[in-house]
Amino acid sequence: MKVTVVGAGNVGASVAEYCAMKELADEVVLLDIKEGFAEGKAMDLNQCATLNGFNTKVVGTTGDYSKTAGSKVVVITSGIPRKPGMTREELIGTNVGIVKTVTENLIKHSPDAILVVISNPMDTMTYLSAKSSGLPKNRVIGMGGTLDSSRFRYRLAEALDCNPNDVQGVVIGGHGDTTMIPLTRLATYNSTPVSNYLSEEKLEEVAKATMVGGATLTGLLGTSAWYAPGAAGAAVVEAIVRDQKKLMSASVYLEGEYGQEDICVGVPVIIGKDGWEEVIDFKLNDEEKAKFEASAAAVRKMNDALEL
Ligand SMILES: NC(=O)C1=CN([C@@H]2O[C@H](COP(=O)(O)OP(=O)(O)OC[C@H]3O[C@@H](n4cnc5c(N)ncnc54)[C@H](O)[C@@H]3O)[C@@H](O)[C@H]2O)C=CC1
Ligand SMILES: O=C([O-])CC(=O)C(=O)O
Repeated sequence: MKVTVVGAGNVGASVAEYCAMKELADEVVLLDIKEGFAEGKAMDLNQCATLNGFNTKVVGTTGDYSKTAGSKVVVITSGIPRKPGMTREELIGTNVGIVKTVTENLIKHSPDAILVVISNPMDTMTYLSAKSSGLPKNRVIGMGGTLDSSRFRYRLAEALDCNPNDVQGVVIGGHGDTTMIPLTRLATYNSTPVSNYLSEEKLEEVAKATMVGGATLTGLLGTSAWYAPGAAGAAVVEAIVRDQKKLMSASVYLEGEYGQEDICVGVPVIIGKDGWEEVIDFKLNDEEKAKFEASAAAVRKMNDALEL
């Protein structure tokens, strides 16, 4: 079984590394446009096999899509990342052309693949991939909420001074600094509401830190993050290839769910071998519903920039 990752940069190489480490496929193909770059990353990763004890072969290619043929999952990370002070939305001008072309090339060679879109602005790029691939809606998944939820759990664990794995929390809405919605009311620590332990002010602080999680890292690193984005991308791949039926937050094409139509935006879904299988209704309260509506409106405005 083959998994392809397009873009062998920071995020793509990290997705490929986690996929190999977890042996999620027999073969991981890394494709980039920069001459020799994907080949180099693949060789470097293959030289980790005996050190890290995996038997997944990584293949690098400069733009040869025939090597991606027959992939079960393809992950799109190609495109420019933001620099400090920028928003993800500012990347649209460059990334729209890249994501559209890459999607079309991938589908030609892997018509049965499930697409996982990571390039930013992610919700709009997912919508673009869904439209330009013509794939059934369940086979296009935008990865943002899985990362945002892991950052939310990290921030909650930091505030609670506990093991992050004992904390549950989900972020829905757009994958943007102002559009994310950390669902504080529903977050739990070992099955008890986090509000039992943290004040309203502290929870507000946690939510704010979660929303600007990507911007904070971009400020520190000079480019955007890759370890957690790569791990989150690989977690989505794992849910598919291992048919985990896992509840994850992901940007998917909505047809009435959460009151939205003809848009890709982050909602809780079950992910398994067929892609996203079902949207789960979290029964938002009025305040959360209003936030979700505003978030979707902002994503929709960005989608208006697409020429479809
Ligand atoms: N959805 C999410 O949660 C996250 C999204 N991102 C986004 O992922 C994207 C990639 O970020 P990084 O890996 O840090 O950037 P990067 O610059 O390290 O890597 C991007 C790679 O894409 C390649 N590329 C450009 N055009 C291509 C094409 N037409 N075909 C194949 N490859 C092409 C470049 O040569 C480069 O190697 C950015 O748009 C970034 O904003 C990053 C982190 C999290
Ligand atoms: O912050 C960025 O631009 C990259 C990204 O989407 C993230 O790390 O959440």
